[in-house]
Amino acid sequence: MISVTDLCFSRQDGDQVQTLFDGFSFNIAAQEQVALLGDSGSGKTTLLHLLAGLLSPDSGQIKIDDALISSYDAQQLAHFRRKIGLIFQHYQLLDCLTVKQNILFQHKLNFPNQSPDALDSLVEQLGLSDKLNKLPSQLSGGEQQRVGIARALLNQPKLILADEPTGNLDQARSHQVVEMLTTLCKARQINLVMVTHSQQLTQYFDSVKVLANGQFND
Ligand SMILES: Nc1ncnc2c1ncn2[C@@H]1O[C@H](COP(=O)(O)OP(=O)(O)OP(=O)(O)O)[C@@H](O)[C@H]1O
Repeated sequence: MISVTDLCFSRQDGDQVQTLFDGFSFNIAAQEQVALLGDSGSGKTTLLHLLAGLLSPDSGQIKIDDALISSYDAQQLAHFRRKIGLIFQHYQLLDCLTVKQNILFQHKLNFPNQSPDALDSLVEQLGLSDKLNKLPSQLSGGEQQRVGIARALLNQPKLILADEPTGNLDQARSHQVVEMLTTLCKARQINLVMVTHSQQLTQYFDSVKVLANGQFND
């Protein structure tokens, strides 16, 4: 569940101050899957970064489940981020590591004493079983993004934030990746917020929110 109240956020743009959000409030229900649309520059990525605790609001409250992250300090935010999954357009895989090592990397950092029970079934569901020993550069774009999804899901997050994860993929691969992502999140009861520019991909989501002038136009 995401609850945002009176969010205000501005950033310095040269000599000027650019106000992106000025009293923005919304709720996203537990397990809801939301497609986030909006014109270029409307603030979609900024909003994801605020929800991920990568940026701090000037004022207002951001609550993710029971965590009031807008009041967290840097250490609390670092701890909080272990509980969410982030997926990016540029897959952000480490090229010197194999697919398996990439999937396990964050899990090892977050949970050094736990073995990742879900690994085998997850890679099978994502069609990656025969790719585990390859390097990311040996995979197609769609396969690389599935590695990013496996990496995000392995930590069993309550929330996944995905920023245009299909931006580099053709239409067929985009549909395949988003269908997999939404199906896996639904089965695991994970809140999903995904930025996309594609109206067609919104069919896989429970709701669509369009960001314009610092508010949702829905
Ligand atoms: N690091 C930064 N420093 C200063 N301004 C920034 C920074 N990042 C983004 N902006 C500005 O903030 C505004 C919102 O950017 P943001 O990336 O959130 O938009 P977006 O809706 O995700 O756009 P797109 O669809 O093009 O990715 C834009 O005007 C952008 O120029």
